[in-house]
Amino acid sequence: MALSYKRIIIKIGSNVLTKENGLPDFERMGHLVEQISAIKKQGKEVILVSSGAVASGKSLLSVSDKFDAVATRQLFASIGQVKLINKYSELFEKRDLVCAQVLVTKEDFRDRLHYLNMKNCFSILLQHNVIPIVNENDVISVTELMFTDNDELAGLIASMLNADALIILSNVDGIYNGDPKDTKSEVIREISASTTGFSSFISTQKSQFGRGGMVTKSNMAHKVAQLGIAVHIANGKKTNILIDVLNEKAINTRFIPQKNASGKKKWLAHSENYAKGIVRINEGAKLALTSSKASSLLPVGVIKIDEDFQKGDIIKLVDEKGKQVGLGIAEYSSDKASERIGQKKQKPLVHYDYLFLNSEIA
Ligand SMILES: Nc1ncnc2c1ncn2[C@@H]1O[C@H](COP(=O)(O)OP(=O)(O)O)[C@@H](O)[C@H]1O
Ligand SMILES: N[C@@H](CCC(=O)OP(=O)(O)O)C(=O)O
Repeated sequence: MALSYKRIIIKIGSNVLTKENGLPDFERMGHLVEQISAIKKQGKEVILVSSGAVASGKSLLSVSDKFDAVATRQLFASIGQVKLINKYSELFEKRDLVCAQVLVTKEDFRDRLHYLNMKNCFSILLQHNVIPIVNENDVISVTELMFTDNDELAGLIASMLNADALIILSNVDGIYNGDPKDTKSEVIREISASTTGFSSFISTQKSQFGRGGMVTKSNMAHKVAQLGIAVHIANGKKTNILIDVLNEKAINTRFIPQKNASGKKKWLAHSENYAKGIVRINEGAKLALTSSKASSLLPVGVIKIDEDFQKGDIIKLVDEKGKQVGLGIAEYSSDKASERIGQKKQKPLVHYDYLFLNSEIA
């Protein structure tokens, strides 16, 4: 039976678009574009997250290894992205489809204004039937500013756009219950919130051109599925893979989606690394926040400000023992919050709509 997803994020990994000799595989790209065009014609919305800039760049220039590795990667990515997007544009144009280039950095997910600007841009592109093609802005994102890999980026885009599904194309059929090269290993077909132990099968081994490996893929997939989005990990090197996944005819690993969370909460769920302040709350506040009744965090439940923040910053809420309870957006600065600690009848420090609790994904 065909899966009834309306909005789909498709992530194409570096190795899917790269031949063994390191050159870009434009034939594979053409076949994927053909399938995406067919999916579009079914009235679905498709957003592509495509790697391949660095690999494309390497095919254009040979650079002596006396140059700095980080700068060389910037060089390859900047020339390669032009080639990559031009090729996509040419291939989609042949099928009467228009695509757009969207280059992002981690910072764009950290700042609520950048985040909303980006979201609005996706919205107008989708309303005009354009296929957004997203990649990390590798020219700016270097070293610690980088996403772990494009799987992390694809997970963030899927949550931001409230997608129904995220399909991750790699060079394996899915997550195996052992070494993927061992013929006795099999693909785990379904992973639900209650499936445990699957991470023990995953080694840190990566494909020739991969960055994060299966570990980031599965961590991200688990989190995204818990936010209500189905995630499939499938083999992008196989003929007709996208169509077959959607028709439930392909071997792949599917992370079953759980309950749904609101857009703001989805954004917050991915924001742990972007938190600026830390607020310690008492047992009563913890109980109120984690109870079934929607509650905002009031200053009366705050014990201490561990790290300062400004209005609008993401703050980490921790319990008396320092264990994280959740993440929220500060309604006012730490200076004001300090003055109100323990006081009754004060404005909430974090409104319920801007609060994401760890227990929501436990
Ligand atoms: N249990 C496992 N099942 C499948 N693949 C695994 C597993 N453990 C490690 N891997 C490795 O993860 C690789 C895919 O991740 P990665 O190299 O990041 O690819 P991509 O470039 O597509 O993001 C596979 O090629 C495989 O070597
Ligand atoms: N942004 C980079 C790819 C980064 C990356 O993480 O790739 P992948 O291993 O496919 O998730 C590029 O376009 O070359």
